[in-house]
Amino acid sequence: MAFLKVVPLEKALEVVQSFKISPGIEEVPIEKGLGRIAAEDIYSPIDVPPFDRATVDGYAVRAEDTFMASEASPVRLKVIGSVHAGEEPKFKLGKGEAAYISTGAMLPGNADAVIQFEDVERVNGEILIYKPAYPGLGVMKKGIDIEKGRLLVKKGERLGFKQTALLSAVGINKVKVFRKPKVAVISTGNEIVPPGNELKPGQIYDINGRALCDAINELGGEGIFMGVARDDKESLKALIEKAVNVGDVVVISGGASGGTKDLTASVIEELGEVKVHGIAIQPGKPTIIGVIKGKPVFGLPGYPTSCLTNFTLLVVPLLLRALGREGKIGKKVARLKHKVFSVKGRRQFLPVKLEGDLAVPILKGSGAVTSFIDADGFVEIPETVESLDEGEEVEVTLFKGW
Ligand SMILES: Nc1nc2c(c(=O)[nH]1)N[C@H]1C(S)=C(S)[C@@H](COP(=O)(O)OP(=O)(O)OC[C@H]3O[C@@H](n4cnc5c(N)ncnc54)[C@H](O)[C@@H]3O)O[C@H]1N2
Ligand code: MOO
Repeated sequence: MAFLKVVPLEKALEVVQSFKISPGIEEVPIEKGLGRIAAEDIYSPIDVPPFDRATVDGYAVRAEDTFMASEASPVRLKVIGSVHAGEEPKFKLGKGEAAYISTGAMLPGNADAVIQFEDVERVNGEILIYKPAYPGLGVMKKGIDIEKGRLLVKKGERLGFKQTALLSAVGINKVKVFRKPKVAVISTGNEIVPPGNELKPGQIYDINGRALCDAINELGGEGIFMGVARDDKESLKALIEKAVNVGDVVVISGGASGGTKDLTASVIEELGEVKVHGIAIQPGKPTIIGVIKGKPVFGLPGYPTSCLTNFTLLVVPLLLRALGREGKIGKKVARLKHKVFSVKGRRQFLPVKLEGDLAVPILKGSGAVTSFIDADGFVEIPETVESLDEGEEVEVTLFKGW
């Protein structure tokens, strides 16, 4: 392994592409389905509504019986029964007949319209109709909402409340979903303290641990926080070994560079193999991609924005693939609010905030977590470009849309 032998991003992505993780499929009850990723196309097994039903409280009629109705000469129909919601009508309408019907009830045979009760006059066992009805009036036709065979959820689609509502509408209460890829997350550094503890001089709170776990959870995986490793080989080695047993993938933040306390690469090499150490991008140059016991291991830089940007570039595509999801990456064309400079020889991912059609560069640096949090996306500046001018048209890759 060569420490910090920088490779182009494409080479790093090739290595990621060569990883195979397939967590498999499981069936879960629908109440456990929210946020999960569908493992198959789901089609409607029934029509919704499953029968022609009344959309108003009133009278079911044969529309043709009412065609001659007028204010001056109302049509008279005999009320032969009633149907309430949940009942199956046991009769059919004959010529000149009507039936009382409730909203949501099934139309009796031969009925093709429902006139709301406000529009008729009931006189003993009959109704008087003053205006013609037309077929379909006051009726929700069988299958008009969802027809049998309609594709409800696509394989790879995330189940939100709209999807679970659709599945409920057609009576589905179990769903096949991809198992969550387990990602074991480690933070490193003597200065890193879990939130909730008091900070001593020189210490900072762990941002990456929570951020990575929840980014993984949001994607549909399972982020498992393993803890903070101290800057000593034994502590890091023990935690990485544990992480490899727990996760399908391991993500470590910090200690990725080549400093005396930056141990991640040498520990990965001891336990397995480092495939990449150093990518020609900014931020995120000191990034490691390795394999231990056949499992992908990522060593991301400690700087939160570098860490999260490289997570987006390298780990997200792997997890999306494991979940059978297509990465729908949104793009937007904008104009740069002001001139920016870039590092020659490194492809820069410049975080920007969108203000209408303007892309406002965020220049706090990759050590600031808010460079990532405040950004709507990034502008990719090629290795050969040293600056972009104010007003220049740029393509912004949006962070949302995973
Ligand atoms: N001589 C060089 N020094 C550095 C270089 C270099 O090329 N030569 N690269 C710089 C760049 S760029 C980056 S990015 C960082 C990344 O280095 P490491 O991955 O080794 O990260 P650390 O040194 O462990 O930490 C960097 C920074 O981030 C803070 N940090 C670490 N973990 C967390 C966490 N979980 N939550 C919040 N903040 C965290 C840490 O305290 C440091 O301030 O190296 C530069 N140096
Ligand atoms: O590579 Mo560092 O990640 O430039 O900020």
